[in-house]
Amino acid sequence: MESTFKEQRGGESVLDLSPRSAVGGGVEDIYGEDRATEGQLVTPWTISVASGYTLLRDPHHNKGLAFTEKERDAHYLRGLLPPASIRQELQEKKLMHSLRQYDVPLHKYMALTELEERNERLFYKLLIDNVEELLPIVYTPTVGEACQKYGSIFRRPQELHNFLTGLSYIQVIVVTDGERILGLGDLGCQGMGIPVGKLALYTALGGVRPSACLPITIDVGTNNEQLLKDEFYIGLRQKRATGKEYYDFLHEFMTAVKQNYGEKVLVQFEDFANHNAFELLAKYGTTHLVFNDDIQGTASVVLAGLVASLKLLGGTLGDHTFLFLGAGEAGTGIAELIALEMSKRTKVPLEEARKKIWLVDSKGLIVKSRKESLQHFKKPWAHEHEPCNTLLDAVKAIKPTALIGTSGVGKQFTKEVVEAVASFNKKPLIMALSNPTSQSECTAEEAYAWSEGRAIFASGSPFDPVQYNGKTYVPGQANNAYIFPGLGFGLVISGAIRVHDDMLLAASEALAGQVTQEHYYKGMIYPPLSNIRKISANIAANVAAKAYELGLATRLPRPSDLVKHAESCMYTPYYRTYR
Ligand SMILES: NC(=O)C1=CN([C@@H]2O[C@H](COP(=O)(O)OP(=O)(O)OC[C@H]3O[C@@H](n4cnc5c(N)ncnc54)[C@H](OP(=O)(O)O)[C@@H]3O)[C@@H](O)[C@H]2O)C=CC1
Ligand SMILES: CC(=O)C(=O)O
Ligand SMILES: [Mg+2]
Repeated sequence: MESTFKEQRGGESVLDLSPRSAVGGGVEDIYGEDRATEGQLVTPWTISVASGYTLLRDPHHNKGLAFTEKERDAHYLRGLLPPASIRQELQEKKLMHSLRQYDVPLHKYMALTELEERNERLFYKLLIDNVEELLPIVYTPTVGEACQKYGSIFRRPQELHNFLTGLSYIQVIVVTDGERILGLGDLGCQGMGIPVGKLALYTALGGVRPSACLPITIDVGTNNEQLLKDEFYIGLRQKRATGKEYYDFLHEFMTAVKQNYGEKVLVQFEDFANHNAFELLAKYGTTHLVFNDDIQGTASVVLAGLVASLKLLGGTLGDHTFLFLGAGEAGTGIAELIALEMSKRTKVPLEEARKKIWLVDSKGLIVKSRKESLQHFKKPWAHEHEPCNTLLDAVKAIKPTALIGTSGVGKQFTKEVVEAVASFNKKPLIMALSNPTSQSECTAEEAYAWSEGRAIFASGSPFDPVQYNGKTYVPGQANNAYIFPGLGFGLVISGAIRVHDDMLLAASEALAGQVTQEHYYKGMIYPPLSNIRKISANIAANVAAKAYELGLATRLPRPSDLVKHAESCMYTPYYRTYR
């Protein structure tokens, strides 16, 4: 049954009205929609949406038991709902209570997915209000297990809704080809859990409307034999397309993206294997608004943590020596941004700054004399040195002040390795960035115990606070989730047309700036995730400011107070009143 009804604005900007037939006194805004000017109430909109049974099945508009008596009358809901009418807060309380009854994280993931498919605003209300509790479910580590089992738990493609109805309103696409899903390898089409999870964070953490987000998996096959044999596998049963066939297809995709959504849609490349990731970023970085989260987002979040840690360690970035385990997207991406920041701050040439940074790959320390040819992204890191075959040998030879794990392989920071780093540093900085938890280079407990409580520790997947010798240590989560939602939102609100390295530095600076004395006192180098919306607004504002400064912004004129502007543009999950 179809009916016409009016939605009334609450205190929030009207962000997800799509029909152009809307009537009201709004002005054209950054979303290409009619929207009220700040603080002004306008005539409510009239939009056509389904009602009755169909309304209850529409996750964008369904409110479940929160429909008021008036709404039940106006929208043919009588007889379709039990009599009780409750507030969103009570729905949230009930759902959090039932979620907490599940012992298995994957069951929580499935319950949350079901909620998202049933009542989108309630899903985001839960996620925003309980971010520290629910992030490990919708994101790492549980999302990794969800991808591995996607074939068994897959129910329906919720993302199709945005594809079919939101065509011209898409602002952010997260795309993967599933070849390097976290540290879990090639999961083919089942990598879809990652774009879906990242976009949930774009909305909950960064404030991008859910209807403006589009997750995409480019299924070119998989080389994962186990999946190819799995009767529940949902993707194409073929080996990966490579070479010209692969690049032609990707080009077709990137061309179609621009044709359909314009040049201001952000395409975030996620979890591609490094033999494609660097090339795609370089190729489309000059023609599209693209961002590689694993190379660039990770770099920005780690640099923020390093800059913040200087408050605890003293000195400057240039006083440090960095050793990475893993020289792929994350490792070399971070290394390059550290070198860029060092060279900008101290005016030393980039090549000089790079000499403070060393990387170990699966063959040992990367050195000039290595016989085998190096992939292009490793070449800047091949310094003069004797070969070292193991991480422990490299640690002893290089004597790093900071040890950073980006190998995708768990348990590589052994007791001997951590003890060695701790032996020549008063406060060793240890980052175990590989995801999910099973792939973490070491646990928080190990880092603190093996360094006798002296380590400053952060990890890609979350660890609980650790008690050691009567003291509580709070490990940080060095994950690009701190950066990409705010960075992407900054690009959206400024209408940026390209991503520039200076924007990564701007995002990093904004994040580091949110770490306060109170956090340092607890040994933290990242602010708590419970503040993430405020953090994201600050990141978005700094990134947008950089976009305006570089002449890459198209939303003119530039708002004077960008933090306020970012906050006022953020999606909020409160129900609207329908009348
Ligand atoms: N915390 C965060 O925000 C992020 C975390 N990550 C995590 O980082 C990990 C790596 O991702 P990414 O850089 O994209 O992956 P890549 O595949 O691009 O790089 C992996 C690197 O690790 C090296 N490596 C693999 N095994 C070993 C080993 N046993 N000893 C030493 N080096 C080894 C590889 O060596 P070789 O080159 O010789 O093959 C390669 O250089 C993943 O687990 C991912 O989840 C990624 C992005 C963000
Ligand atoms: C966090 C992330 O992007 C990764 O592990 O790939
Ligand atoms: Mg990733």
